[in-house]
Amino acid sequence: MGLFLGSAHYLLAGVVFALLVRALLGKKAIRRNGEPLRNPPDTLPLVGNGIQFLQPRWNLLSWFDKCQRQFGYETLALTVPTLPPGVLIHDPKNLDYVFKHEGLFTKGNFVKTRSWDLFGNGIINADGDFWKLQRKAGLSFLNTANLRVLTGVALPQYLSESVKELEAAKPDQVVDLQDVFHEITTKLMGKMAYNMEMHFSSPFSSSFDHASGCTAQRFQNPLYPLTEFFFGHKFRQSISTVKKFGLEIVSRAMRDAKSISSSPPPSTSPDDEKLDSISGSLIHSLLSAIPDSPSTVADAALTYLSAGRDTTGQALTWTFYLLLSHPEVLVKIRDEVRGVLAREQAPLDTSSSLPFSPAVLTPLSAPYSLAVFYESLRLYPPIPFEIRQAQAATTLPDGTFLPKDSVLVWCLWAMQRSRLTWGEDADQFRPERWLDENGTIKHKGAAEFPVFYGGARSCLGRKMAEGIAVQVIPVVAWGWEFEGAWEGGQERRSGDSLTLPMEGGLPVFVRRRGETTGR
Ligand code: HEM
Repeated sequence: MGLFLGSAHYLLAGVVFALLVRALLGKKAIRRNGEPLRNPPDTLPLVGNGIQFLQPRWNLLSWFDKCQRQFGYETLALTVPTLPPGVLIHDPKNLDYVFKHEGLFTKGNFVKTRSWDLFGNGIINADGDFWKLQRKAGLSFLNTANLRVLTGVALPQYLSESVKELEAAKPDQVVDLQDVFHEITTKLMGKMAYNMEMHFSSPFSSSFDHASGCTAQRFQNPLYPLTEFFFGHKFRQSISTVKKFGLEIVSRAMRDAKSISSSPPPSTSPDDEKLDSISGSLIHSLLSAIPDSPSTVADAALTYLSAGRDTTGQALTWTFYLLLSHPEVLVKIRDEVRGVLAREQAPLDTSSSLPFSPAVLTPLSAPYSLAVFYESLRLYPPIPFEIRQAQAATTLPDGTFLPKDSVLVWCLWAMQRSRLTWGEDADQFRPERWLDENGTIKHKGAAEFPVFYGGARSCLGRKMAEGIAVQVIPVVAWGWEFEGAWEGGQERRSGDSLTLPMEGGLPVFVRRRGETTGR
């Protein structure tokens, strides 16, 4: 169900809600140095910025960007009937303060009530002991030894299976690259985290996507309990499919644990043995950390799945979208591959679906490819904006006073396009900005490049995502040529979702490159 801009009932309810909240919190207003904050562009009397929040998310992202372009680092008042009084921050100093005071700025009831049905007690929603237990389980899943199996065994195997679809494509056949990338990340997470063979095209995935879209709309529609009561049948069905799947992961893991202790698995090839030895490591850590609550373990497992699979698959999709219009970057990626293969004395393999063994590609050996990934994450952050709620009154470094319960919003989409932070060419896709004169990666702090969040709750899977990207991007860029296959050539957009999936996927025509095959 869409969001209807002209829906008078939304607006009316929004106005009433805004007035009530203001009446309750008005006494302790948000101020900077005693003065009220300026309003963002297009602010209206009574409804404030509510109209922007009712629009499809793609338009909302553009509006956030407009705010940043007009006001630079200035913190602005945000008045949205669906939100308690709040601010829109742009200044990295303020964001740094948020990251350093994780206990003060939490998701709060506002976010949790909206994402509860989908994520329950999963790590994204959890605080306190539940969060610590899940974070610990995640850290042990993402340890160095497991990451080595990921890049040395699991990823080459799944990458090789997935590129067969590219290999088999006829010249006039359309391939959806987003599906190809999602299939790789789904298989990886399924096997390594849960010891399950999972595919992107399963009913679980479409249910999860639908539930994620509806959950995202809850942040914009103040009447969601009412509209879902009447029109939420599909949403409820999707949630039920997703939850059932979560419990299936848990009961499978419990069965696995029993069968492994009674009879060890038959020995296979050394690579399979390595992969089998770590498979299911996340779900087993979660089960031993939270032995009494299968439903919490299921929530945790689903949250990890979404955090790891969707973000990385989507980031790769936007990367290739950018590469389609930047052939000069493709040339440099291929130059880098040539250099790595020569240094490692790794041969081209014309007999298999993979043009060479991807295990030689690491963030250290392929810094240009990593820079391409970062540059794509800068322009298309998989989690494009964040909301936190102040748990006590506080003052931001720029002097903005926030009463308890104020909402803080920052839009990565806008901040990562700021000319103040990224220079005059901030809108351009230029991977070189990430490299120093020796071709080594220049790191940016989390407050300026918050794509993996920052502080105590920063992304646990950053290394995993980077390890995947520096293999997938060069292998696919080396092996195949692509051409966009969508009508009209307009920009691709993301639909309503908690992350940034490309609406309609990334349809392309594919051709194997001559350099790979010797043809
Ligand atoms: C390009 C890929 C990725 C991006 C851009 C990304 C981004 C983020 C962001 C912004 C957050 C904070 C979300 C919030 O609390 O609102 C986060 C948290 C998290 N991410 Fe990632 N992520 C990526 C890949 C991964 C992967 C591969 C995993 C592996 C399983 C993962 C696991 C997690 C977990 C467990 C958290 C929650 C951390 C906590 O609350 O302590 N992420 N990620």
